[in-house]
Amino acid sequence: MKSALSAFVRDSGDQVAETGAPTATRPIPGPAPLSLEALKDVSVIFFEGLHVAQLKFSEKYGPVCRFANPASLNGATSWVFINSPENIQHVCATNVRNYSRRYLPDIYTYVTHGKGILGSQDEYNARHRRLCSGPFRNKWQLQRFSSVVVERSKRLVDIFSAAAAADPSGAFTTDVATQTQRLTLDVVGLVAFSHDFACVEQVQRDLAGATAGDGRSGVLQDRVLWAVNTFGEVLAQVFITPLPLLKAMDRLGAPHLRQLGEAVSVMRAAMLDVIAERRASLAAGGRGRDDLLQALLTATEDDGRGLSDEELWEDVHDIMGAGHETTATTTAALLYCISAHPHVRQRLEEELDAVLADGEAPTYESLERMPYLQACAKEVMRLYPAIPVFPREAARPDVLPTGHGVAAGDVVFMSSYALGRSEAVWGPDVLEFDPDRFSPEREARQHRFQWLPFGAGPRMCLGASFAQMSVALMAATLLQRFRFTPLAPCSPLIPVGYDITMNFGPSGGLRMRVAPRQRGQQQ
Ligand code: HEM
Repeated sequence: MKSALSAFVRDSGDQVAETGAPTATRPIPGPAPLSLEALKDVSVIFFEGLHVAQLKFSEKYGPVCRFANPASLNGATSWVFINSPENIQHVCATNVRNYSRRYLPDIYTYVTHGKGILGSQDEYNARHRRLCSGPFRNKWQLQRFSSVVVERSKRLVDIFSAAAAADPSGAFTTDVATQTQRLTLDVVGLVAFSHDFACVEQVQRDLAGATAGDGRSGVLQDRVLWAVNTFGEVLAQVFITPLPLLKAMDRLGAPHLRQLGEAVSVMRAAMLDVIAERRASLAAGGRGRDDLLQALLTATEDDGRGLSDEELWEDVHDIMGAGHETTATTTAALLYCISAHPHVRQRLEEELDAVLADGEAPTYESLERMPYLQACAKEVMRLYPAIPVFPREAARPDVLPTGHGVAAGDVVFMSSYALGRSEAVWGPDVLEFDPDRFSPEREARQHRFQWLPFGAGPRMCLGASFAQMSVALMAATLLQRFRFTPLAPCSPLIPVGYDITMNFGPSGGLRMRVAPRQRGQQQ
């Protein structure tokens, strides 16, 4: 039977099939090593980001281009940028064995010691994925998690309703990106280890003009919250800085490595306490919880091996890190795009009102009856994928379907952002927000590897189904009760930037006016 989310997730994951590679070889275009052209091109990466660079490179050189790396920086022979569904299919599915390793920045390997899900490779990664992905694929577990998402979203609705009622105009203005961050951190804490960060409560204080604490109190909730935020912020600042430079900066007093170390030890200590408590409770015959930690504590492989405490905290931490900002920014972008396109909003409100009775909350099952909402979410992720690039390392020489040769040691960059904004793939109206691109008929004509906000292959996002369900449920719960209006001037495209995940530029948010809406309300 098709699950409620089967319409969301495309079959681009975990395939390991090897077929004969094409033999014809063409040189890959790109600037001459150390030339002025190469310098100009590479400066785009530094000034505009890897995601924009990849799009510009594909417009300039075509679907494949190569940058030689004469100094073999980070051990790579060359950087190869590919931007066509056919070549991506080759790398992520057809000849995936040659590209099974994710290329990781120095700092990430340094901080994770090659452990956890995100920072590991090969068998270690495969084993941890096997154990951790279960709860995010299992329908029963997803249904349980969906109640957490809706319960938290309804709490946010209550706080928004109170803020609107308290304002003489009947509406209020807020940074929706910050509020969705709080919502998803609560959800991910509850789903991962039944821990309530109660960040949504901060929304109430925020709208009443109170400031947040610095999070350094002794309370577990505050310590972990401080550590999660510090870890993400500092890592983002130094993500592409080579490690030797960072170590030299550290000796000169730069705070990054020290702050990262402090955040990791706070998270580790807090999580190890939670794990010890949970093991003790289980040993004493306690009932246990329906969360990821519980699933991992009891999960074993065929050989009876389970995860050690160290492995457990690293995996739970990675899932929280990978899951919270990504889901939050996607939801905020979705609310913005829907609100900036009144005809889309009208259709979506009609769908919500037709599927949900007055006061009825959306559920895992009811999402299946909201194809337009699903199409809107997909269209947002085409234009604004929360993680824009997914790189792999080539183990051996290979030939891409376009006939271009890849060398052993090349880093192959694929980008959901560049792919989603490729005119060659989506047509001349590529920058228009048009959810009808994902109508069943039009979607059926698309290449399986042309919409990849969750990456593809054995390192594909393991929370993809959960993430899509969460984004849709949060948006449905909020849009059922409110109309969001972007503040003028409202640009059709959101200016996004990326550190590790998407952000909304220097202004740091997506400010919108929030007003209660009635069922059946016209534009
Ligand atoms: C809209 C939200 C999300 C987006 C757009 C997203 C996207 C991605 C992408 C692009 C990758 C890299 C894939 C690749 O290299 O092929 C990734 C990895 C990952 N994601 Fe997500 N993600 C989201 C939410 C989540 C959630 C909610 C969770 C957990 C519940 C999660 C857990 C992970 C993990 C653990 C990895 C690392 C997998 C590995 O290294 O093997 N993600 N995600």
